[in-house]
Amino acid sequence: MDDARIPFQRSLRPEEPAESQMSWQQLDGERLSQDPDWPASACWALSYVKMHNMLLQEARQIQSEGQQAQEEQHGRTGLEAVTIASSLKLLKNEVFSLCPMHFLISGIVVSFVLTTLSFMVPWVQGQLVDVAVSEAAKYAKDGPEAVDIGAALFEPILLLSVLMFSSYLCEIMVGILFAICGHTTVTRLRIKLFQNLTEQEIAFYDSHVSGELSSRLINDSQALSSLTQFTTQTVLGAVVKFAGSLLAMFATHPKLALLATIITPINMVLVKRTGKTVGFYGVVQNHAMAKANAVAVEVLGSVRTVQSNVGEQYEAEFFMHRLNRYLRIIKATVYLETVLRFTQYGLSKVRNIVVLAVAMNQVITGQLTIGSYTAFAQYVTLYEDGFKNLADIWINFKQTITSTGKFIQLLLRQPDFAFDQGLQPTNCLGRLHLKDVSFAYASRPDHQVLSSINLEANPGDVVALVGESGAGKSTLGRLLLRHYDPTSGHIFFDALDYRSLNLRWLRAQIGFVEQEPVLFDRTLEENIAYGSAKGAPMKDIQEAASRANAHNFISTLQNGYNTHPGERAARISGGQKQRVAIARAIIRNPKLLVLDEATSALDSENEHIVQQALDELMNGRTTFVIAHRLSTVIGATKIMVLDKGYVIEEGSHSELVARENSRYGSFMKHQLVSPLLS
Ligand SMILES: Nc1ncnc2c1ncn2[C@@H]1O[C@H](COP(=O)(O)OP(=O)(O)OP(=O)(O)O)[C@@H](O)[C@H]1O
Repeated sequence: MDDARIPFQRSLRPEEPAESQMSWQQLDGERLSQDPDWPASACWALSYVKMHNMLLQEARQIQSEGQQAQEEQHGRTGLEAVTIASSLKLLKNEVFSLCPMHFLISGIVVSFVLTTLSFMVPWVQGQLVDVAVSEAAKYAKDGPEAVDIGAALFEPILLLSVLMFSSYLCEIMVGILFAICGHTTVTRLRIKLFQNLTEQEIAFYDSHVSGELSSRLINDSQALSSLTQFTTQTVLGAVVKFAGSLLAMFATHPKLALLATIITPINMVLVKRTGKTVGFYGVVQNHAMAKANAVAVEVLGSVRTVQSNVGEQYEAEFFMHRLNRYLRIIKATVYLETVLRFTQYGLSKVRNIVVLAVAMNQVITGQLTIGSYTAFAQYVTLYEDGFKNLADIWINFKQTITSTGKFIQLLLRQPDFAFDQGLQPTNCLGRLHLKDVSFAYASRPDHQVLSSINLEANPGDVVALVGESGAGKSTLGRLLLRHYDPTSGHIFFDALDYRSLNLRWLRAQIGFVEQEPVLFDRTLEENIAYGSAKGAPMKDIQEAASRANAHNFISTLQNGYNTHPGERAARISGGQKQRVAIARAIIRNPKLLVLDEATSALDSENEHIVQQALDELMNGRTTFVIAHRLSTVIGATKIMVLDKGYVIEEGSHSELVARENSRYGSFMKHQLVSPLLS
């Protein structure tokens, strides 16, 4: 459903307390009945049918959108829509290859033993009943002296006890072994997906929200865990139980066996249909959870903005709306599964009565012993158990495979840029050459952001890029970091084409300092060492911090280098954050520096301190500065003025100001009024 259909969007007024706006009752019930998708009908069945149709439609839409997006954006091979066949292949190649094999094999062996034991128990019980019946007849005829009850019962009871105790132990072991299998597999799957997500090209993140991806990572994979755990644990036992008990029933009494299995085809049709429908529900369910998670992650990550704009109640309702969709789908699934269970339960009760009546007739006419009937009745229970397990596995399998399609696609997605291929030159000078570089973002292919950019820069050169907002300055910086490839033209690094170089190697040669640098909520020591691929000793970290003018302020913090700066470095100032980011760039000793408006957000005192740190960093390297303050570009070797993606002027500061009517000159005049160009 479209967000535009939120019935209560912005309905809250800040002065009204939250309690007067929504209660748990509303959250859970009233809101649903007010929702046009869940009419307040007296007949829940009608509401359910409406809901069912809506969910099927939505599931198909989500699936076709996913498929279309894949085909359009990537044209990748091997990423066709997830079918049962491709999913089975995935299960085989990915999921089961991640299973701890020794636990899996032990589990299979123990569950085989368990199944064998479960067949022996009814047989021994039947024997015991027949012994008891025959001893009872002797007792009635010849009196107590003719019967040694203890001797007659000892052997079968001992055997039964051993069998029962062994199956009890096996059951416990099977549970533990398969639980370990399931949890280990899902943990490995999550790690694999996480790694795969971190390696996707930046363009992928232009069209995916991080909250949605984290939901796929955590919630969708949970379903695969229960699938591996549940399926491996029960599938073997269920097949053996189902087939074995069928054989045993027919061997004991073919006519009764036929009667007992007469409802099986109806049950099979019911299970098949339910499995398919629950699968579609699962698609919408995971999608709804991902959307709800996206709201939670975004809002909690921007809670300062939310509170500054008095948006708490609105966000709570927005989240409630998204989560309620999830709840409704769960309810629809529960309704459907309940209908299935009731139908199956009812049919089996009728069948049991008919079988009992016919069996008693056979006992009376001497065609069946009571012992054989006891065994037969237990085989019917085993058969039912086996069928129920197989049905549950099928429904679970269909639901998981259909609903985790997105997870599977993400897991198998190959990034556009391979990380581990390409050249890794041993010597790197840092010479940069851009030849006729043009670029448009994939999401807006008709909007040319950069056009025919040419540039040559050598170590020690500082190239400054100036231009109005939206001119394409940051985009050029992103091309230098190889977040995107030019749509035409080439970038050469030490005369080697960017595309031919190993991506990890290339990025290790580049230091990047952003306007709003991101620090992780790990210690400052770890944040600085983050720039060094192999980790760095404390001595180097402190030296980098000193050169970045960060050591003094870090030393005054209570925990020094062990200080956690908080999420988004909220516990330190903007200038301090910049200096830690510069230290992080210094420690990697980059050959090429990309500075994106690194000082523009700072006051003049902080700017001075950070600029000193930057001068230290730029020394002897090829530097590319995206600048808004002209003070930072005056000393540049070359200044390029960008306008709508074209370089309209280039030269040194003195050359450009000397030109008549130059755009740079007008920027300079403008800056007398405002310190910022854009
Ligand atoms: N990820 C993206 N997807 C699509 N278009 C984008 C993307 N990022 C930027 N753009 C567009 O590309 C153009 C250039 O943006 P860019 O951020 O490079 O400009 P800029 O010169 O750095 O601007 P500013 O000085 O305001 O940061 C703008 O029209 C912008 O809307």
